[in-house]
Amino acid sequence: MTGDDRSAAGDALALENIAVARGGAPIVRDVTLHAPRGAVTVLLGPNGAGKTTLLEAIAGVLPFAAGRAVWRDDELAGLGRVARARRGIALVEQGRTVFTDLTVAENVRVVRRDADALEKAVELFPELEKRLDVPAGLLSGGEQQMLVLARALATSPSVLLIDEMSLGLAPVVVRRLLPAIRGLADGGDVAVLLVEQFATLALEIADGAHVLSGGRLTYSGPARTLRDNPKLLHAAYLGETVEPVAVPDEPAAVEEE
Ligand SMILES: Nc1ncnc2c1ncn2[C@@H]1O[C@H](COP(=O)(O)OP(=O)(O)OP(=O)(O)O)[C@@H](O)[C@H]1O
Repeated sequence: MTGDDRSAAGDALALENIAVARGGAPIVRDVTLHAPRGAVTVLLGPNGAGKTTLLEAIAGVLPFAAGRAVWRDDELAGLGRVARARRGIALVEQGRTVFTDLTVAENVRVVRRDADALEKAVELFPELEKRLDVPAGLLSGGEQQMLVLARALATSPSVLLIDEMSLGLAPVVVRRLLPAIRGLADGGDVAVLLVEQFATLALEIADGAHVLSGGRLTYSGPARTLRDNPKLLHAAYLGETVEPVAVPDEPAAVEEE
């Protein structure tokens, strides 16, 4: 089943013509996108484009100014932040927010007491296993981000909104984290909407991609198209509306008789 089919079946977070304002100023305009369950949908764009603003509105931190957002049978506008969290909509906010004085295990247990929450965390990131009794403040930046993701996972999310988890991390660490996100989506239960500054790395693991520039979507389509055509990605970042058609990098070779 393609992402589009899943969306049509209602198995996607669906945003239709969403607008979001901050302090009365319009920041996000007319955003229509579907983030299917079992897929990674990446949201790219330059600084200040409105990516965080959009994720915060989906999570209920900010209200929608216009449009519809639907997850399963629920119109999100009618639900507060807590009600959305209860329905499995989880926001992993920018910046690593672990309880530095608590151990790794305690950080997970604060979210969920059952043993399998810790098991799942270690399954996702085996490197945490040796660190379970270490205060989280002593972990490296990359390990802290693993813990942040493990904690989000412990809430059994159905929609995972991840905002720039790679902030301040080296690309080599991001290369370790992104496949774990892919693995989560492959489990089939979670719709992942990922905001990421390492566009090229994110496009490697994403199914669908959207570029937000100046608060509007300038590209919506397969991640592969942007991965294969950096010029399209660049144009979309600069605010040019780009169609999701595959453009070959090289002209097709003409067969000689
Ligand atoms: N608390 C706030 N109050 C008013 N305006 C804000 C606030 N936070 C952000 N903005 C403005 O909203 C716009 C969009 O910001 P947002 O953080 O959503 O963009 P972004 O695409 O996530 O950028 P970045 O990649 O830098 O995090 C920017 O012009 C920013 O200055």
